[in-house]
Amino acid sequence: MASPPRSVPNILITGTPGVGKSTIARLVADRTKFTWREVSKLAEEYSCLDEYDAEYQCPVLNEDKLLDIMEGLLAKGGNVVDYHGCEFFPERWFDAVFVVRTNNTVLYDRLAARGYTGKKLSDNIQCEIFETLLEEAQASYKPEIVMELQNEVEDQLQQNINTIIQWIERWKEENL
Ligand SMILES: Nc1ncnc2c1ncn2[C@@H]1O[C@H](COP(=O)(O)OP(=O)(O)O)[C@@H](O)[C@H]1O
Repeated sequence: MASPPRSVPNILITGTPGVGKSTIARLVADRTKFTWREVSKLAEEYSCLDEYDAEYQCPVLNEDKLLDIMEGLLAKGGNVVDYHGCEFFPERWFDAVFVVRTNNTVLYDRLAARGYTGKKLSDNIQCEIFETLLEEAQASYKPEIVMELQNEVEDQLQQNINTIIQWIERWKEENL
């Protein structure tokens, strides 16, 4: 197998909105000194949002522009990327893909607390029930780098952070 083009890994944390991606990514970044890249924030910061999608009540992402910007940001490794999608990123960018999962009841409460209602709320719950992001990750990356993290309660949050940090340490031992 060809050795990776970086001396520290890039990690993708994906999953349905509300499962805890940002919470996990922020805490992992704090403990590892990796850079937390919130893709939704990058899209805003670098003006990669086009016209508004009325049905989904959100702006449409200019993927090509965003990918061009992220290519440079991710080149040297050491990034924790957080986004509710994963198929449009080049496979070579990531050394591990963590798919965060949350049961429907807990997810419903989190999204309702965020102000989601109607179609937006039910579509996101369905997305989790149908394992859409898990399937997307499994279809887009090698199976051995795609890992699921269950994330409903505080204990699991700490466990998930430890799992990712241990994975990073192992990667460094195996690749340096
Ligand atoms: N393991 C957990 N236990 C309890 N609450 C959590 C846990 N993980 C995340 N949360 C809470 O769930 C909500 C959604 O988390 P967030 O990280 O914003 O999700 P996402 O980035 O996937 O949209 C936040 O209020 C966060 O504090």
